[in-house]
Amino acid sequence: MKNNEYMMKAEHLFKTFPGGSTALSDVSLSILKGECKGVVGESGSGKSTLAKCLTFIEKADKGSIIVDGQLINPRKKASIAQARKKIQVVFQNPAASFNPKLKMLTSVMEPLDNQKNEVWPLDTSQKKPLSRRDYASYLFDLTGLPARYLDCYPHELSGGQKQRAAIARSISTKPSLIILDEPTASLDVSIQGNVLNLLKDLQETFQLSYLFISHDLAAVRFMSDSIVVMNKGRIIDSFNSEDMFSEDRHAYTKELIHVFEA
Ligand SMILES: Nc1ncnc2c1ncn2[C@@H]1O[C@H](COP(=O)(O)OP(=O)(O)OP(=O)(O)O)[C@@H](O)[C@H]1O
Repeated sequence: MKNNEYMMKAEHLFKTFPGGSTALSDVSLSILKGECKGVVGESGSGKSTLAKCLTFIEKADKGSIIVDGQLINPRKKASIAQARKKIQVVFQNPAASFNPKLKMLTSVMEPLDNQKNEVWPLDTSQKKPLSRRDYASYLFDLTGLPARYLDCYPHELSGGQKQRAAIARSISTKPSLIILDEPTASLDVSIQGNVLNLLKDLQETFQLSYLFISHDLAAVRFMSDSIVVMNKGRIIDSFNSEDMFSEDRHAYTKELIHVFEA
């Protein structure tokens, strides 16, 4: 489900790393509420840098980012904190996203514990707040994980289960936008589809917006309403998913498709 309101609007982003590597060059991109925007491009094209700038992990050298109607000032901690409440990130490697010394319960609840809010279920079906543990069980249930894994350490879960737990953690704060940076790349091919289906279900249930970054053009097409193609730090093509194979595509996009299909 999507409407015509912007969840995020980034304009004219530039980012050059010390040492001269230009990762983003005049990148503008918008994500509608409830939309999944796909980002494709070969290695080094700037996809992860874009994700980091949109989540304020990296600061863009120039450009503006509007989150849910509010212009974010990257120099003000309060402004960034306000944006971060609405945005979560799921990274490629679920093993690296959990502290090996912490049980899953602690890790999954970490973003919420930092916010110190009462815990209400995402679907507001309950009349009173849940206990911390019940909320974590509820999040695990939403992502298809048995609650007993809350008492496990990350190494006791498979890669796919860890990525489900990372997704559970990402929705814990009731974000409006989730940045998915290659969320299935490190997973067995046999379970990639399950995780994509889970993401689609959650998007529909909670009207989430996604920025979905992937090398996997089939996954991007499956997930996304619209797609941008990056090359050398620039967006060089932008289209609705159903037009991926249209003759109008940029030569570089056609080449990416050709390489992917080979
Ligand atoms: N911290 C950094 N310091 C210096 N250069 C960096 C840094 N992070 C990224 N770069 C450079 O910026 C460019 C874009 O990198 P980025 O990781 O955003 O690409 P990517 O499209 O996400 O690649 P991949 O698909 O391999 O993850 C590359 O030239 C990279 O070497």
